[in-house]
Amino acid sequence: MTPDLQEAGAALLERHHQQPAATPAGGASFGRLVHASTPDFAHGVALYLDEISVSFDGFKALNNLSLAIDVGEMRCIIGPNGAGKTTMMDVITGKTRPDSGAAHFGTNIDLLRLREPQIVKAGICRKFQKPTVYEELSVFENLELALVNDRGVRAALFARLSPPQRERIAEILQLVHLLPEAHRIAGLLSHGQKQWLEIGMLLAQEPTLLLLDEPVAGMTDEETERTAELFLTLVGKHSLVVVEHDMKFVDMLTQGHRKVTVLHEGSVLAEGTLAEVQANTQVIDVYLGR
Ligand SMILES: Nc1ncnc2c1ncn2[C@@H]1O[C@H](COP(=O)(O)OP(=O)(O)OP(=O)(O)O)[C@@H](O)[C@H]1O
Repeated sequence: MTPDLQEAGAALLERHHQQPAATPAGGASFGRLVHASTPDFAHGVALYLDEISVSFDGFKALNNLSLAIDVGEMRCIIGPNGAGKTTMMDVITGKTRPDSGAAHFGTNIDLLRLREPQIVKAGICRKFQKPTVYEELSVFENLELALVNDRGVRAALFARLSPPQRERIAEILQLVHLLPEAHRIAGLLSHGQKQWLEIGMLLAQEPTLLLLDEPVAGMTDEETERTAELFLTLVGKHSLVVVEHDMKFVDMLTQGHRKVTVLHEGSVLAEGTLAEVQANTQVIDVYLGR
């Protein structure tokens, strides 16, 4: 979540305390996200990492890591603890600067030249493992805040939702299985529902690329299945990079044909379908062999 969104959340929370009965009403025009730089996807590649290396006190967390994610693709990234998955996400989102290598979003956006908020504006959103929603606001208000955030904090606080914006929130509520919970306080949702709400909040920002870090950790089997269904509906409309340890979930997402990337010691060890990488002897040695 961006500092802007956090600030807006705190202020909206304050407003919520002062006017508990207040509900958003129609009026303002629909404000679509205007990106500072628009990525060019003419070549069909959403994200391209080229020989990225990151060292921490001489230890190479990423070691000449190269990876390409296509537009609309869902890619699962697996690998043992310490393989470099989080560091890779940190490089893509601008949290960590690599020592060497290149990272491009589309053909034209050099991610290594942008700061974290600019990368979000360009269309890359990240979901961390732990859900971060505004617990004291309703599900609807959480989505409202995420939707109007692009207008800036002041505008978000005083904005009134237009009919298309209300429709968009309804669509997202439906997509993330939270329509019946729209007016429930987010703090009362189950862990899985909070995760879905946060995913909905990211979708409200219309990202091109979604980075999801262990999205089903702590979910029930049923919630895990519904999350897989949700992600499958996003394929084609967004590119998704899913870092995951749960092989059952990876199997649900890849459906026997999508590519899985195995990271080990900061590099790509293997790529292929889940069955292919599970049969790879190097992968078995470092990770899956138990
Ligand atoms: N800020 C840091 N300072 C020092 N070492 C770090 C730092 N961040 C990561 N590392 C080290 O870099 C390596 C890669 O870590 P990273 O968190 O990227 O792995 P991971 O694949 O995400 O692991 P996990 O599955 O356990 O989350 C690890 O050995 C880790 O200890």
